[in-house]
Amino acid sequence: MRKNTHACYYSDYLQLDKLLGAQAMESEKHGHPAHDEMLFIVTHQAYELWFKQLLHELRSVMALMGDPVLDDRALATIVHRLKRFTVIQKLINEQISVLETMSPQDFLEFRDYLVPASGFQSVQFKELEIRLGLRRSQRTEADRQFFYSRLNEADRTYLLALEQQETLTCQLDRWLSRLPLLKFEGFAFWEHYRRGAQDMLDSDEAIIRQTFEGDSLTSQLDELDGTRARFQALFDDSHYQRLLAEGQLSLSHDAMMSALFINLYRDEPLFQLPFQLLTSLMEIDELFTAWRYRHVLMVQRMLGSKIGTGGSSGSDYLRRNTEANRLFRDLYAISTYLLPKHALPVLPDKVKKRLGFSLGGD
Ligand code: HEM
Ligand SMILES: N[C@@H](CC(=O)c1ccccc1NC=O)C(=O)O
Repeated sequence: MRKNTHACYYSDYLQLDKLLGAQAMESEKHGHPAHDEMLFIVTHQAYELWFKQLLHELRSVMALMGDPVLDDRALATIVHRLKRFTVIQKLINEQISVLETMSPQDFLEFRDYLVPASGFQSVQFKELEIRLGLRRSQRTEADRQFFYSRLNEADRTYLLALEQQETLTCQLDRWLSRLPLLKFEGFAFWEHYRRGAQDMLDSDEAIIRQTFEGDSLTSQLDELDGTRARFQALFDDSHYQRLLAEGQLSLSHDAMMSALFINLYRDEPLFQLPFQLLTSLMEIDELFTAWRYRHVLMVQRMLGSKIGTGGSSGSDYLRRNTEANRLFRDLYAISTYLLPKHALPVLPDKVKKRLGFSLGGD
């Protein structure tokens, strides 16, 4: 590091003149200052600053994930930064409580001045969605329309270009697909696993038959058939491809099998970091979804069934987006395919050795 030659001063370093001079209240401009508009502006600005930090972490993670040979040190950095990402998410989810100290009536003191601005013009929020892997085809019709009609030309062009770039979900798929986990010479892992799965489903069926009768029995057995079919897709590529085409899954078949393998044998030393990576991504999705739900509840409290300043139906629109805009759905699907540890095929010593560390020597 080069020696510091000029005295660094707190407010210059943080450019506080710009930061603290950027709270211009619309209500004041209109000659009717509304006390709570300051809270509204500061809360949104704090969100945008944290979005900036989240994007900083995400871009750096994606620069590392894009490497065709990802070594364990890079993986450790990725996991560390994604962990930080989730801690920030928890913090900003809690910020909603602060804004909720504004009463719905006090909001009305300045709300009309904001039309037609709205949160869906937050480019950083959309950028996070897109980079993480939210596809345009997945968005609700209304979300898709507003995306194009409510943004200015520069923002729209920026986000459209971003949609053409690689996403974290694509990178995850490529990384999982190239892991050499599925090829063990002389060890038919998936054959063993398939038998284990069969035994588990047969045992589930026996329990259902013992416990239920009549219509309940029929509907429980139907549900179980659905689960059997989902297992079938794991072993039958054309079935799997059909689910992909229908949009029920988005991870490629190889990637799904690797992710499953990591989850099944997450105690193996070599899988510690890959397992943490998959877990962090699920947590990111959960925390995003939790924010969306909190936001919907706040919107209901503030607006009842009024339409939004941006022209959407308000809380109904946001509730629909909450379920549509899930990010790593397939990682949750893995839980369908988990078997208890005792039912798993025992890995041959040769494979176990490859998956272990040998700090204590061989
Ligand atoms: C009084 C508090 C708030 C109310 C009543 C509110 C209301 C709304 C409404 C009604 C929408 C739908 C678009 C529209 O028609 O206007 C929306 C979208 C959105 N708001 Fe808020 N909002 C509030 C606070 C916040 C805060 C603090 C943030 C943080 C950045 C935020 C971020 C967003 C985002 C990102 C969207 C787009 C979501 C999507 O399209 O899926 N909102 N908000
Ligand atoms: N859409 C909100 C207004 C609102 O919350 C808002 C307005 C301008 C800039 C950001 C906003 N925050 C989130 O949507 C409403 O309909 O009341």
